[in-house]
Amino acid sequence: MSSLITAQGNKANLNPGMTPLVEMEGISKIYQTGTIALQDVNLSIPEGEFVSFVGPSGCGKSTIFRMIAGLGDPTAGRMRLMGMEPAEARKQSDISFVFQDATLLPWCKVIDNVTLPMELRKIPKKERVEKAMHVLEMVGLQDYANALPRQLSGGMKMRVSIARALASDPKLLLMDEPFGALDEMTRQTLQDELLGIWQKDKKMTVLFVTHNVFEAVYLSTSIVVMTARPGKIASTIPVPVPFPRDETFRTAPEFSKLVGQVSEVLHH
Ligand SMILES: Nc1ncnc2c1ncn2[C@@H]1O[C@H](COP(=O)(O)OP(=O)(O)OP(=O)(O)O)[C@@H](O)[C@H]1O
Repeated sequence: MSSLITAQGNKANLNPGMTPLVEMEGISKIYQTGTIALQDVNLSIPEGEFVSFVGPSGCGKSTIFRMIAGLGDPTAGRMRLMGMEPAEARKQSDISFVFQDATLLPWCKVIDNVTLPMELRKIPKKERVEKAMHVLEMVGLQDYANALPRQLSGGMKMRVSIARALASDPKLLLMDEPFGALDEMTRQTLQDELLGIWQKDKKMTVLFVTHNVFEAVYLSTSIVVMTARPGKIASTIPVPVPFPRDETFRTAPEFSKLVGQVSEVLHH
């Protein structure tokens, strides 16, 4: 069975005949240890969506993300990114990754952490500094460009990590539990900031792993609910609520209903 996510993001995905950004057909992954992490995953994600993945620990969410990012191949099945072989797509277009841990180099200033990937891609200094300042401004950290990571709070470190990911203008942003280690207030602020950035960018697609069903409902255009290992897709649930979303959505009956719907599939 194919889990087709239909365009919800009410921004760039307005072209219904468009090639999906991510397509997975019959994807399975068996690690060398014999662990069957994924079994027959079929998924089609249009451009411009914000799709969250929820599921029990060990159901293969990170495995899917790593394969999309090119850090490991499926054992079986076919994956296409932007209609191309994944390796080709990765050469032509940027895919950025944000992890739960901000993974900043502690001895490098904020600006140097943000410019480092651009430096590795041999982008001229002037251009990378300009770009870094632009993305730092997007996450509200323009005044901290010369600070060291240890001088920042957890939320600020995560903002730097997001800025670094945005600096390459990714077509696809993979976020693996980025807000998992943050307190609830910071988490909600960053959720709003992320949605603001996603909405401004006409084309960026975000795939987001979270254990938090509330977070998944608040952020997403669709939610992929996975089963326990071996991971399969239990259901894809659309969140047909327009953007921008704000506090009124968090307290709306519709929100509770969607949370209930996802939780029911998750705990079935
Ligand atoms: N490199 C590896 N070698 C062997 N087994 C692995 C490897 N990476 C992951 N696994 C196993 O594959 C399964 C899926 O792992 P994965 O990290 O993708 O799950 P997850 O859904 O992201 O989990 P969590 O929510 O706890 O982060 C787990 O049983 C894990 O132990």
